[in-house]
Amino acid sequence: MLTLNNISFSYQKNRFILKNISTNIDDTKITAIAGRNGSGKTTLTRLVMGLVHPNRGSMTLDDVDITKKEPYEMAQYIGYVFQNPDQQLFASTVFEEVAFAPRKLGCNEHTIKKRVEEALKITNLQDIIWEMPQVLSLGQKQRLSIACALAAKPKILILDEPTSGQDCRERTMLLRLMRKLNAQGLGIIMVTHDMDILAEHADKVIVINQGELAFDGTPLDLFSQKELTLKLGLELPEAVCISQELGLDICLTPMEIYAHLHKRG
Ligand SMILES: Nc1ncnc2c1ncn2[C@@H]1O[C@H](COP(=O)(O)OP(=O)(O)OP(=O)(O)O)[C@@H](O)[C@H]1O
Repeated sequence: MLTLNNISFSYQKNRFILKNISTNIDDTKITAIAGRNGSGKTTLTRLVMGLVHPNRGSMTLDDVDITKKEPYEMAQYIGYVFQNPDQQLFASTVFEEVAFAPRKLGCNEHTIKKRVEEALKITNLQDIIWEMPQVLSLGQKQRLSIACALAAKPKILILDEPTSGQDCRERTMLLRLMRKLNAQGLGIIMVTHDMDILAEHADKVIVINQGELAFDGTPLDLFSQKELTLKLGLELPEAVCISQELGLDICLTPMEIYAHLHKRG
């Protein structure tokens, strides 16, 4: 369990970007962080990664205090995949890119090779092990960034806008990968503006509004409160709108709509 206790943070003196955030994030589930542009979502994930430290409050992961931990210490607990993968790819081959974290963690060559092969297999990149990361497609780069994070064997993976800019095929592949990793026990935290993805895949949603925790619950709880959803700058997912138009109970996915209609006959 990742626990945030009353976290406040400012980049500049007296301008708090995050204010008194308290929440529990189950590291076996998929948690989405949503909110308007500039509300503080990425900053929250940067705090969890140790890239910045809170001015007030504390954070624990499985009861270990991680409030002051540095990024290199956090890498073995939490993997981070940037919105723009070019920000984190710099090696000359895919192999070397994925080997970076286990090498930094002091693994021997046999373990490094094993971890690289495992991470590339699950992300379906095993056939391009000797390619240059810079020449890959956006979707491949995104999956390579995930492979890099996985090679450090984290408990939780943070994905910042994982599907932005991707075509339909890559998007589907990435979401399937996310579900597969979660089913294998990896906790997922995703920052997303895509309410359809959030509705379909998240177990829990945290909404940040002007640096404050404005909602903490399930997607169904959130989207059942239409006024609140819109007030927080979020759109209603397609499936929610369609189910309302059809006079059904709120559905979060097209499959749920289909099941309700089938039941109704
Ligand atoms: N390095 C920084 N120095 C100063 N202010 C920053 C820095 N990074 C972000 N901010 C400010 O902090 C606030 C929150 O930014 P953050 O990137 O966390 O928001 P966000 O919710 O992730 O936004 P988006 O959805 O646009 O990615 C914004 O006002 C932003 O300008």
